[in-house]
Amino acid sequence: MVTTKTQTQDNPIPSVLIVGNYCHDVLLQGGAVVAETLGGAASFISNVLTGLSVSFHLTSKVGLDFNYPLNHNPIVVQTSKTTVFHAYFDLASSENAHQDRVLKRVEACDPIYPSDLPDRRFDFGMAVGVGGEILPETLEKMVDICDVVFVDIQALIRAFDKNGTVNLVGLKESGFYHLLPRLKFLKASSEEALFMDVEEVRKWCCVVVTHGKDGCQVYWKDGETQIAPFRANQVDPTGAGDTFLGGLVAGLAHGFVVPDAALLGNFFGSLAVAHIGLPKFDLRLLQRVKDEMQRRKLHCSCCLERRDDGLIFTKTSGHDEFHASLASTKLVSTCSIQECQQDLPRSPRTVDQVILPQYNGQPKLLVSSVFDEPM
Ligand SMILES: Nc1ncnc2c1ncn2[C@@H]1O[C@H](COP(=O)(O)OP(=O)(O)OP(=O)(O)O)[C@@H](O)[C@H]1O
Ligand SMILES: O[C@H]1[C@H](O)[C@@H](O)[C@H](O)[C@@H](O)[C@H]1O
Repeated sequence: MVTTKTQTQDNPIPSVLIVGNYCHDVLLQGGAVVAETLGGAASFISNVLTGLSVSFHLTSKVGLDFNYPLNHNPIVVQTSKTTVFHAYFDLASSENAHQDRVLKRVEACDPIYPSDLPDRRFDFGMAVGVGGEILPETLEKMVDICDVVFVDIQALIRAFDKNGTVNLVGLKESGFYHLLPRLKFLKASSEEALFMDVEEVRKWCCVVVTHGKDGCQVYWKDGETQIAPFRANQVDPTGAGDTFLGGLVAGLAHGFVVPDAALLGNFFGSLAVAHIGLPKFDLRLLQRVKDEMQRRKLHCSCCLERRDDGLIFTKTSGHDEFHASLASTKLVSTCSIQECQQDLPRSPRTVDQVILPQYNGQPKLLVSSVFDEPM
């Protein structure tokens, strides 16, 4: 268990603070809009935490034009519009060849100020901005009020040109570098990792680099480990990194060692890419995942010596079996959903006709996640 200062016997799941704006995502291809969805790392992460019964407080801002009803009400700013991103899936150029899509921020909601954060302590804090809304002073307040802080590097290194196109700046030049020693986890995609010196940063905090269909790599001060992926039928990469981070943090909140939590991250990341926009998890699948998590916890509880901060970075026995059991939850869920689907009338899905490019350059038809490929 990641034991933190505020954790008690009655409240074994850590309290989590999520900070980052919701946004509207518009996916475009060939000049046409192919989907409009709720976006923002905060929405993808809260989706996973809710699914895995981890409660959280969310600080997020939107405008009056915000389109989606939510349980965790964001702060509505009367004078600002909701952040909007346009994702162009066919605008790759030699300048941004490392990216899978060109992103433009076409509206930006207000920043999140330190005074917007609640006046109480949290075990975990997640800085997960998408449109530059997290300021250095906001992150500073987060490290003051949260015992363990997780940061998605996209919250720190995005810069926007006059057309709103997202560019990345070096972490050293971001204005956040001085706070690294006070963070516990920094997550970056392989594209974003090019904008930092992993060897230097890992001396201060754990760095998790995600590699799309190849899973992720965890680097800490004196070691590193690779975490195996899960197979998926990718239709839209949006939110994979966010959903991964949700799985990682939910795993740590449930008391898992870092490699097992990262495995949960990979698992949820693989579910996310099989959906357009925010994935709606099948309840039976979630129950099976929770059952497997419970089994894994029982297996681990007797054999661990924790560091002072409660974190264990090395793989423990049974890690590979945990991977196999999580993979099998997909298999069962896929079968049962497909059986159910046969009983339902098929409504037309316009997005079925759309093709988005994949990481490997192979276009695939967009389909719903119920057609996930089992391991
Ligand atoms: N095609 C895929 N198949 C299986 N798992 C995937 C795939 N793509 C992503 N994932 C999972 O999701 C995680 C995050 O994906 P990725 O590295 O693409 O993040 P990202 O680039 O930050 O995503 P995004 O910016 O689109 O939210 C990966 O580490 C992996 O576990
Ligand atoms: O909704 C998405 C998502 O949160 C991504 O992580 C982010 O990169 C995009 O900017 C955003 O539009």
